[in-house]
Amino acid sequence: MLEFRGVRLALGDFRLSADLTVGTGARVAVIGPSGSGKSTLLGLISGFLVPDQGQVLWQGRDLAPLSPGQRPVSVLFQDQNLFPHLSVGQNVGLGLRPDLRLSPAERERVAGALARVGLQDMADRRPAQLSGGQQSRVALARVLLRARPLLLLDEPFGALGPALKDEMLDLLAEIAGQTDATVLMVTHDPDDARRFAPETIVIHDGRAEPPVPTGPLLDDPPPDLKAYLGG
Ligand SMILES: Nc1ncnc2c1ncn2[C@@H]1O[C@H](COP(=O)(O)OP(=O)(O)OP(=O)(O)O)[C@@H](O)[C@H]1O
Repeated sequence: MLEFRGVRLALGDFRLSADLTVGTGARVAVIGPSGSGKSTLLGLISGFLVPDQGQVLWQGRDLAPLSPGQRPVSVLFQDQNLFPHLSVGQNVGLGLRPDLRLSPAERERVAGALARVGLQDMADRRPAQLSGGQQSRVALARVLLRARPLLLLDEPFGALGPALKDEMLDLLAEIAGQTDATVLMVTHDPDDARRFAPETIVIHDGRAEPPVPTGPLLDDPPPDLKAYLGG
């Protein structure tokens, strides 16, 4: 279980508070207006932001003493965090060893992850030689290999067209299921939330609300959310 216990953070004039829990293995969308604090909430989990008060706990353990690299967390951003000068295989291999000194067994695992996302023939290409959808697959292969218990996504597929985005969300759901990951995904698109996330955290007025079932929330949104969704 992921728990925000009395978390308070101020960034300039901006304030965010969060008291909520997310069950292990849950898939949760994070939605709210621009500037409401969605990325901030993820930053508190990944450790790039530190709460002024309160604690973020994973499986009952306060994450505060752990640096971002030590946390049980993978993060995926819209730009897919691919290194342009490394090959596809090397980009995926970084998920196992940042120094890329991979053993033969680790190389096998990289090949297996690339095959899993349908890129077995592209290991030697550079990211720039791939389509947007293929680049997303490389990023997913790395996530698959890292197999960290918490997966945070910040509008990961925002640059893709609708059909490709749906395909990626389904692949992501499969991978999350396989690795038993707990997933939080920031999105501006309610259809993404419906497709991928049984539960949703709404952030508004400086507060991250506990997750609620996505379908009923979007079918009958509270006034703030309705205004934001344009309904
Ligand atoms: N270092 C900082 N100093 C002051 N204010 C900050 C800082 N970082 C972020 N903010 C403010 O915190 C608020 C929340 O930002 P955040 O990026 O979490 O919003 P968001 O909901 O992810 O927005 P978007 O949907 O536009 O990506 C914003 O109002 C932003 O301007």
